[in-house]
Amino acid sequence: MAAIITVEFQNCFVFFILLSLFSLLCYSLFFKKPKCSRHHGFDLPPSPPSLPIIGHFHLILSLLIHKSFQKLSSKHGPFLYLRIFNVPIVLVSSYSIAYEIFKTQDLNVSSRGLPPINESLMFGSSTFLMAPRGDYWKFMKKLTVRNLLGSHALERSRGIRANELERFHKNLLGKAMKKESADIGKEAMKLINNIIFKMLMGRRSCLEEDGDEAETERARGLVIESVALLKKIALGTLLRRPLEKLGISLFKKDILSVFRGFDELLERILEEHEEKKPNEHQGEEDMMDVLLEALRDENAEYKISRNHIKSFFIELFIAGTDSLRQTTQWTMAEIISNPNILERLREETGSVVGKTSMIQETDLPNLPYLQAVVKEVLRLHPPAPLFARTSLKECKIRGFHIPENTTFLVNAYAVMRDPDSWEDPNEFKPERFLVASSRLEQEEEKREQAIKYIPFGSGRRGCPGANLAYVFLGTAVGMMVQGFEWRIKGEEVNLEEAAGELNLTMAHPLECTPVSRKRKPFAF
Ligand code: HEM
Repeated sequence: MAAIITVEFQNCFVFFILLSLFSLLCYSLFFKKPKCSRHHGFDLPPSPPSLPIIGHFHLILSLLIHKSFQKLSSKHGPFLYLRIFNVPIVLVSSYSIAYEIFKTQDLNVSSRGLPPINESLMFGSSTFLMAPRGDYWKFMKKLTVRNLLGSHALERSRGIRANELERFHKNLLGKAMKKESADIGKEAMKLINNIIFKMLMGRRSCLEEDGDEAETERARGLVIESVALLKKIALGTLLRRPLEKLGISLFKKDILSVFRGFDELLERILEEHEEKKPNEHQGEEDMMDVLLEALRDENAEYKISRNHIKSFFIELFIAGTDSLRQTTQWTMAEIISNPNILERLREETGSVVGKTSMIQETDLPNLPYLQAVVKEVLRLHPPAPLFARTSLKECKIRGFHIPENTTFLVNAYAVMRDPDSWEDPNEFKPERFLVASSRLEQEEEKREQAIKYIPFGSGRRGCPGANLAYVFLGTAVGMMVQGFEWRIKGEEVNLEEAAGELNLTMAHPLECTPVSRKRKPFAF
């Protein structure tokens, strides 16, 4: 059996660059216009010119992949067949094709392919995020909706988020008094981390309440390290099949080192929970209690393991934290750059919430403009600009043949800036999300948006955290707008995107100084 070779990022990167240069050389010497690609006699979707050996690999080395892919599709079409070495990928960049895939092939594309490394707790064999749509995924999805992210579960955990928002507000007031600047992304990350920790593990396990700030920081550090690994994880996932045959395991060392840190932390928290006496749970069961109960239950629909619980927690942290950190930052950046929008938001919150109370989740349905601003930010700056699915079996889309095990890469960034479906697609215009007047128009608009608005993906594997994301963003942004003026350094906010990240990140973190707008503190 071939020995497993662990490849580190630097070595791997140099190797790929050399291979790309070699391929470019071959390309310039021998390249002929490709014929329309075929697979077992069937037509594949159109394919842009590729390089020998590596195929279209050089395209994913781009520093802003979603933008390079957007350019590629405006030149060659919205439905493209790419090949990374011998791994087939179908790139989808228009809403009508994305809609057709999720409508006619949702079951077939309800998996994400093999996770990069089995041994890791993070995206390994006990993964939830990358689990095939089988019994384990269905069991966990049901528990997640019922106990954590569904609308009833969110109503039950409202108090947790209100307390954390109050602490967040006090923290900003402290900064305002000291005339200290705040890194909006970092502050938002603390808030969402504390909220997710408490929703998952309950008050008693919240490390900050135990006075253990160092451990909270450690958890936050691990999330940051994991997010930095996402590009490697994506590459490892894509290339797992061909490289496994050669005994190569990409980025194993990096991934395992972060996972060990999480493992230690979660094992300690799990033990703490297990030591609790049964009557201590009553009335305030958290997600960890629910999962421990499932672990002990001999008759559970699915027999989960300790590693399943740990993987689930790690992946939820990663999925929830960075996306909300980035979106909060982009939202404040857009609001600060558009004084008219800021003014309109203040008028709306002032008339609905009043001047003395702080915004609450129950106010959100009465704040349509605030909701429209959040939606427009997610359209222009989706934190996950690309998401992937894998076909379980071969299928036909738009008359083209799609072989089994093909990765569908949906470019949500391109879909939501498609000039065929959005007017002035690159402009920040929250009004486009204000609900139309008549009921019929409302229904029509809802249907249309469900097709072309996909920051949370679509179908069965669509994001289960969307409701939490909307209430988090609505209240956090609402409070920052209501309670503070924001002073930036320099003339204007720089809205450039960071290069080399898989998530859509601001190149220059938003740093600004809060100035309190209130003489008296908010009433809670
Ligand atoms: C602005 C915030 C967020 C955005 C834009 C976002 C976006 C996404 C996207 C695009 C996907 C892939 C969907 C697909 O394949 O169709 C996804 C999956 C997922 N997200 Fe989110 N997400 C956000 C927040 C959250 C939060 C707060 C949580 C939970 C705490 C979360 C948990 C997950 C999970 C568990 C999955 C995998 C679902 C599955 O495979 O069944 N996300 N998210």
